Amino acid sequence: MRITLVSLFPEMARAVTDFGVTRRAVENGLLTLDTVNPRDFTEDRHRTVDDRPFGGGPGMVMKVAPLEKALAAARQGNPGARVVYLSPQGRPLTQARAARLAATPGLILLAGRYEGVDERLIETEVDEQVSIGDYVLSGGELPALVLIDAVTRLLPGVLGHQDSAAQDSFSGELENLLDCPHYTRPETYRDRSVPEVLLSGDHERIRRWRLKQALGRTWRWRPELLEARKARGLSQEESELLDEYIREHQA
Ligand SMILES: CN1CCN(C(=O)c2nonc2N)CC1
Repeated sequence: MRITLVSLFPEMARAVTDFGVTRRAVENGLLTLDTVNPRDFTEDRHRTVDDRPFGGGPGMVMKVAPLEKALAAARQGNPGARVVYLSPQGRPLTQARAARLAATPGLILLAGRYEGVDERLIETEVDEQVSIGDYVLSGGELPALVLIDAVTRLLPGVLGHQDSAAQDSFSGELENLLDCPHYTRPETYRDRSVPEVLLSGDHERIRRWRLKQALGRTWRWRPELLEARKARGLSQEESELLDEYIREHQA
């Protein structure tokens, strides 16, 4: 998959290309991440990309012309790509949305700075807006990097069988549930032992325990996610495991 990051700070892409799972995806040719800097498409000697907002008020607004030219260059290198603008006005990034974006042939991620980009650029060039949460950041680069990470993990071949995305929170059997607890050696740490079931070697018992923990933790800490999952219907097993957890943890 080819992703093009349009940003005034293209070096920030190193957070994806130089570390971990996403670095391996790039090395294995599963992900290509290009960058385009709107400042390279300015025509004045100050390489101006922003200007004061019409109507007054604080801050600056990114000018249309450099962005339009940068996006044209991005499209040339990533034909047919979907243009996504990272913004608090966007629809929330969810696992389902990441999966849908992972299925597109390519993405062009527009990372704004200052107060944002001229609305006319959004109207004429942007296919969809995505938000990573209801808070205000200094720019769209970190949201873009979050999106790239979430999408890349879902590309075929990126995750080995041992850390399959299907066992992540919000995926597969644990779809839209919080993750179960994880443990590794030593078996006892400061008198706290690993749950016996995880040492049993009984994979069916372990699967049920993990599903029960995921359901129960979602009930405790993100009830709205559980309600959404219930609306899609819990299996008989899931209902029984959740009831068991609630009985064990009711105050
Ligand atoms: C102009 N710039 C303002 C700050 N910004 C965000 O706060 C943001 N983006 O995606 N989710 C978010 N939250 C990106 C765009």
